[in-house]
Amino acid sequence: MRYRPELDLAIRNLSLSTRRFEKIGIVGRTGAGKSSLTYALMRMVEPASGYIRIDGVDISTVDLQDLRTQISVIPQDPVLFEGTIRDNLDPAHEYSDEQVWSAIHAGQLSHLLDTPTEVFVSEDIADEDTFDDDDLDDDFQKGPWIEGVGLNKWVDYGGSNFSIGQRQLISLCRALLWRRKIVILDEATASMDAKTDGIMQDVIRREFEECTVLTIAHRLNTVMDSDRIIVMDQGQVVEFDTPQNLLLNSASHFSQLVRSKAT
Ligand SMILES: Nc1ncnc2c1ncn2[C@@H]1O[C@H](COP(=O)(O)OP(=O)(O)OP(=O)(O)O)[C@@H](O)[C@H]1O
Repeated sequence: MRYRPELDLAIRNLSLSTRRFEKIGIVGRTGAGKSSLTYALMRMVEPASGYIRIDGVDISTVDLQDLRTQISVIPQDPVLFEGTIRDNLDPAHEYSDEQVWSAIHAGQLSHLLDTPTEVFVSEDIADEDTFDDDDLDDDFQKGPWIEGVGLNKWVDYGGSNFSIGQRQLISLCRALLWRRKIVILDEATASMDAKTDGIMQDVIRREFEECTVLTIAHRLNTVMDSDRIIVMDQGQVVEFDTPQNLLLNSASHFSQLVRSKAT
């Protein structure tokens, strides 16, 4: 796989298959190709040659929309949109309030929704036909302020009223609600402290038991209890085995990574 015709391959000679519901950790130094692997899976970049299959079906033959509804990604820096928490978790309004709350509780997000965000709602602005730029100052003086809590907790543009760690939690809750068959965590807990990261790993293991989970992590503890670990180096998979087997071999790339993180 390459990003542009004139560039070198970002991933090469890759051949592996994962089992149903397997929990896979993906590690490797910066630029090794970990994220590129997930872009290929989402068909954000098409393979230069070869194929990727999900449940035996070559993904290049699958409608892009259908492909992406099989996969949830919890990215490193999730971007949220302006609206309520509910809108952010369930943009298509496909789920009941009960289901949304259940995902919020499973993702341990509820404590973030207790404190209200003050939201300005202007009656004139809400009615676009009568909205006039010149009225803006007046509107801001007149308009009522409402306080959003719970599902109505307000999310500012880009999610700027939440920290990156909190945005990752919201993104996790979204994935918990959607329950897609493949979940990709791309450094998803990187901005959380080690304790919260540990709690989140438990949530992920328990709640995504019936999903295939691919976890990209710099923090090796995050992937230590994966079923198997992919070690990438310069665009290639150099190791793919259980963490126990990789650690048994002190010369493995994985053991070297563990030693380099410990120093
Ligand atoms: N959008 C892009 N355009 C061109 N080259 C890219 C692009 N994204 C990544 N690359 C290149 O592809 C290679 C693999 O990058 P990738 O981001 O997949 O690595 P990574 O292991 O995820 O790194 P990191 O841990 O820093 O996120 C690198 O050489 C990188 O420079």
